[in-house]
Amino acid sequence: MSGASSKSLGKGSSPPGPVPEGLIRIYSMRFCPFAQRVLMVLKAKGIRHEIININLKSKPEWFFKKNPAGLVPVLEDSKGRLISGSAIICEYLDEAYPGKKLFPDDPYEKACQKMILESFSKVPPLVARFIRKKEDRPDIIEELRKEFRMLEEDITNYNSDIFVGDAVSMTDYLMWPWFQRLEVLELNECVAHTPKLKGWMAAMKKDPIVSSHLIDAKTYSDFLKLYLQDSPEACDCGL
Ligand SMILES: N[C@@H](CCC(=O)N[C@@H](CSCC(=O)c1ccc([N+](=O)[O-])cc1)C(=O)NCC(=O)O)C(=O)O
Repeated sequence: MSGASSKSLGKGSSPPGPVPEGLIRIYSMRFCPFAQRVLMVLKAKGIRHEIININLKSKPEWFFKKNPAGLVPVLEDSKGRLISGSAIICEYLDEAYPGKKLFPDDPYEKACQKMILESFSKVPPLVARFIRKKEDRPDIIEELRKEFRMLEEDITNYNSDIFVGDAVSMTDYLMWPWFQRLEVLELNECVAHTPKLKGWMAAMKKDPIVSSHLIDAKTYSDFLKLYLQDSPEACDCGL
């Protein structure tokens, strides 16, 4: 039942039991970029966890008790405490667990990383619109180019070390899942005029955690097709 590649639980499934002591549980979906953020942070920090995949096109009734909004990812701990929202979960994990710190300790540097994330925040909805609205694609591509130009400018202005430092940090992990999908969605062209972002993407691909979260282009495009048709088969695509 648990594991990154396990079949999803859907409507009519029995709710999972309590989370065993010393473990945390992530409610996830194999193709979800928000959940991928959390899984990369867990791996980077070496935190023991189990994964329960949720069928987002046929959600289990009990899942709404974990998150009334019905969205993944959700974190649950052995005390039954729940956290939703991928960036909130990632920051919690960074603060609550020892080991490598992914956000900088220095408050100003942390603020700079968060300003970059704020600047990035328009990208996920644009990518979602690109996937959904075939007819508006040229306009969306132009908007994405514009967002990437602004993001590149912010990275330069905030003099952030995320793109030139030797260690991958929180901001890198939080942004990566959408940049990873650019290739599969044939949107790579959008970073052609933003050399810092382009270089960063190439550097990120060499990170062992990033490269352990590969997306097979064919499986992902099969998933998207089924997801857009609201098919209950979408989330288990390729299993
Ligand atoms: N702030 C939240 C957002 C979480 C979120 O939205 N999760 C999606 C799962 S990701 C969905 C996904 O992989 C996808 C695939 C295709 C398309 N598209 O075609 O446009 C869009 C998204 C979801 O649960 N969704 C469940 C639901 O919406 O009921 C956070 O930071 O955690």
